[in-house]
Amino acid sequence: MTDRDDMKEQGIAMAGVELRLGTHDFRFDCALPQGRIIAVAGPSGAGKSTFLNLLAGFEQPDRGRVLLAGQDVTGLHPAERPVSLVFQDNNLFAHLDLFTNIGLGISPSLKLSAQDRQRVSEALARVGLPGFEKRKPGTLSGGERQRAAFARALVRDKPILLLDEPFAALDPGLRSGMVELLKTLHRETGNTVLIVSHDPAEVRRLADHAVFIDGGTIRLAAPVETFLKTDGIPALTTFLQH
Ligand SMILES: Nc1ncnc2c1ncn2[C@@H]1O[C@H](COP(=O)(O)OP(=O)(O)OP(=O)(O)O)[C@@H](O)[C@H]1O
Repeated sequence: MTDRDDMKEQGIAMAGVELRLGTHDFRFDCALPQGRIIAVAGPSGAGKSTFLNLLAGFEQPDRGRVLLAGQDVTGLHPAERPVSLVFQDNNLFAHLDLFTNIGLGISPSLKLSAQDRQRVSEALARVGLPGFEKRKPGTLSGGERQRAAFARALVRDKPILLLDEPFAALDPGLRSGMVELLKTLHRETGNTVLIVSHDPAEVRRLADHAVFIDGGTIRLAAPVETFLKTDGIPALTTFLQH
């Protein structure tokens, strides 16, 4: 088995994926390693969220296959995929308290054991929201809501974590705390993390690998040291100078 086959077996892969949305065409081919933190960068409108939506199952390709953690997930519903996600809009249910919102990440029917209930409280504490179980999303700041969404992803405990700029709304202190938390959790779980970032410093601090998307396709997928030194892709040079 080649390395590439191994990546397809275990990590995140797209084979001949094509999608048209309105007038935009997307084509993705990649084989990304398992168990790493992979940054996804690229200019605004490049297709980063679309790439994540194809992995999460919110978009279905017109052609091609999506493979996650050794499984062909093409055509599977988002809930059937081995992923948890934190997107820009954190998708918390406004009428439910945080305990319930996060508990739904473990069991959609809220059948929670005593151990599950403890995991919810621990996840809240880990993201810096201890004792927030009874709070409703509307009573939280934007950054607190985003951290609650992160707690919900933590309790799902899936092999792949997809993060679409999860820390964008946080102030710099909290943001760097969350970056450290993400690194710690990654060390503990060994899961594969894909994180959209607009910040080259964050990519440098956080990621092992990086993917650069421009014009609806992947221009580069490489170990982060190579990514940070790559010349000859003007949009990437612009990104790295920020
Ligand atoms: N459902 C849709 N119908 C038509 N066009 C769409 C649709 N979804 C996305 N697009 C377009 O596809 C392009 C890529 O969008 P996408 O959200 O993937 O970019 P992005 O790289 O995540 O951008 P940003 O960094 O600004 O969030 C954009 O021009 C967007 O307007």
